Amino acid sequence: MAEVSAQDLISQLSKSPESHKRKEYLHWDDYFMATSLLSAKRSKDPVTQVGACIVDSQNRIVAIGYNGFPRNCSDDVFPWSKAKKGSQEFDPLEDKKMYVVHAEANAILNSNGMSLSGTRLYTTLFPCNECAKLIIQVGISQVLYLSDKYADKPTYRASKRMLDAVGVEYKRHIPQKKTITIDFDTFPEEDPNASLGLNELHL
Ligand SMILES: Nc1ccn([C@H]2C[C@H](O)[C@@H](COP(=O)(O)O)O2)c(=O)n1
Repeated sequence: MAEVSAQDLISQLSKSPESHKRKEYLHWDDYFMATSLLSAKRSKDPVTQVGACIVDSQNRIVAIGYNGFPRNCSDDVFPWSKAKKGSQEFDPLEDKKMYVVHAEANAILNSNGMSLSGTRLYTTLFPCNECAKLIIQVGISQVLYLSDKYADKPTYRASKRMLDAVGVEYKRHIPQKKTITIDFDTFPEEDPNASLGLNELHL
């Protein structure tokens, strides 16, 4: 068996993956957008699930939200459908847009009244005009979004008009990582001591 000098051992150890900074860590913008995407998973909207996350200048998440009905307005009672104009059974009161609180508005409301001045908002869908009003009023200074699928609609054009007028920056987030997998099975199910019965020992 070849002998390994102490010096060799030290240099080998210093080359092991555990001795270096991990390279696959999430960058801030991906991290916050992924947080918004995770939040969107809470939405009951069958068509579009939106998530939003507000972050302060020190990269601390100060609030998150997703689109849903106001508290205590039951998801099983209020409509998740869109009323079709022109159809015989058209009933504007049976349209989700009358009731849904948008993800961005929920995130702002979830901040519990703390100052949002100078914060960044990460949202999976570009904010509408109503949310743009709130964004401006609370002093959010930057909006990062993933999708702008309704860009041609007047409400989204009005939103950009307001954001442009007051200098709130907005930009599409281009993820550095294509996929982020969350697999609960990759984590140990239980405390390793449990299998040894050590948890039952009261020493
Ligand atoms: N920036 C946005 C835009 C829309 N939402 C919500 C409102 C609805 O629940 C849903 C859009 O439904 P669709 O018209 O695609 O059937 O997304 C939001 O939270 N934030």
